[in-house]
Amino acid sequence: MTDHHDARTTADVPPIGTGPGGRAMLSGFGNEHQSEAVAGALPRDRNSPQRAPLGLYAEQLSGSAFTEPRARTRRSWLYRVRPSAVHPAFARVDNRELRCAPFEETVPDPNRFRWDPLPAPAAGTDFVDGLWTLGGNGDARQRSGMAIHLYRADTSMPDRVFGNSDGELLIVPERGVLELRTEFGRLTVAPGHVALVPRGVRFAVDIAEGTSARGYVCENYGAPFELPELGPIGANGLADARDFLAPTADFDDTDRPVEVVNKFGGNLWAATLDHSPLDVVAWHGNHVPYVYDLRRFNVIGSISYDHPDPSVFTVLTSPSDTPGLANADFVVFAPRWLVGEDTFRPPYFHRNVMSEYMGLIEGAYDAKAAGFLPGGGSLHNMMSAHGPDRETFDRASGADLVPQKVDDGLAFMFETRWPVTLAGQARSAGHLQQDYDTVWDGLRRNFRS
Ligand SMILES: O=C(O)Cc1cc(O)ccc1O
Ligand SMILES: [Fe+2]
Repeated sequence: MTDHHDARTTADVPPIGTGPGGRAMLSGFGNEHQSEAVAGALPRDRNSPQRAPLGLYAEQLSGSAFTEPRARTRRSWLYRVRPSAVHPAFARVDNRELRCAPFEETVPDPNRFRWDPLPAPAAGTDFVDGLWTLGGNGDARQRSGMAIHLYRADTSMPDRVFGNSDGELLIVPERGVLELRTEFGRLTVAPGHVALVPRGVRFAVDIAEGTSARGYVCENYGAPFELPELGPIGANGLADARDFLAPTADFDDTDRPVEVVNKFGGNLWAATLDHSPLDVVAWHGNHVPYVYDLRRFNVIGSISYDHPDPSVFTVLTSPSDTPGLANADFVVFAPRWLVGEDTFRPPYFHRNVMSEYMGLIEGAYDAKAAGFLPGGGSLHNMMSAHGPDRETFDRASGADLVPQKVDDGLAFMFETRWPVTLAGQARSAGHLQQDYDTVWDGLRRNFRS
């Protein structure tokens, strides 16, 4: 018999307060975090001393209106080498393949769509240049709705930083590790992890030499993502606040020309500084970036019969003014056990008032036998009929209902309250599958009266 007290050793347990790569990180979604890269750089007793420590400039970054309810108030105080106000005029630069709401290049389309992965990037493509918009809804200028982007990149951003005034960015890598250098410090984001960069926070993305990165981005124009209510689930479960890790302060103090690219009202604008804007020596607040390991998600499911709606898989939600009606939800289909008795276990056939974009980080998805590839995606718009493909239906209808571990994939969904309208390039893309409807062919009549 194994002595359970000896079954786990502490040899490989990372120290508390460390994240990927052993770097010091700060734990807890929505917390009031604080960090200083140089001892004494963070004022201890006020935000705006007459002279900030070490000759730094104090600057507030507000992510909510000053007077929103306390639970929704978001702001951080940054202590930096130069204030962000020191910049020349921004000028328009090419939007390339980035598009923004309102989406008017195509009309909303009730068809089901599925795309193969994006083609490889042209050599020299960085994260910003490699953004490719699939579609979205709402209006960035009204701070509502969302956009779905993909990215592919093979080049770092040593002298270029990006900031998005239009919304926060949820970055979902599928291939390649991203090193995010942000105003708040560094985040390592590997496939299977996600990064959340709040509205307005500036960051650069580095990619290991000789590698190529690929993934998905949900741009949320609406209320910032928050953890969902747990209702009768109780005080624990789904994503735990403590598993969200914010960076510790880490600054770039080398004076050199650095281009700041700012997405504003759907367009890219740029200005070149004579220094890096990633020069924050200390900070405190709750408007901060995070990284989260999707495999930390505590999956809730049925232990009797039937298949719960996938809202139980919600990692983060951007609420709207109507309770329970999300501007956008981020949902993960993580490894889990299926034990339902007399139950069709894969996702059921359905039509949904919410619109569903799905992506695949790894492996396969249990509703699709073939054709839904890592790096690819599918869109099932408002009320579009979808569900298991024929092969999955046949297999699951005849399966022996023994307890089954679903652990051969990691899929996710961006779900949103409004139909997703495609960007023109997504409708005409060479990697758009032309035969997606046929996956449901052959679901023949079985009715016998
Ligand atoms: O369409 C999908 O595959 C996502 C999904 C999964 C599920 O288990 C139930 C409903 C649903 O939309
Ligand atoms: Fe669905």
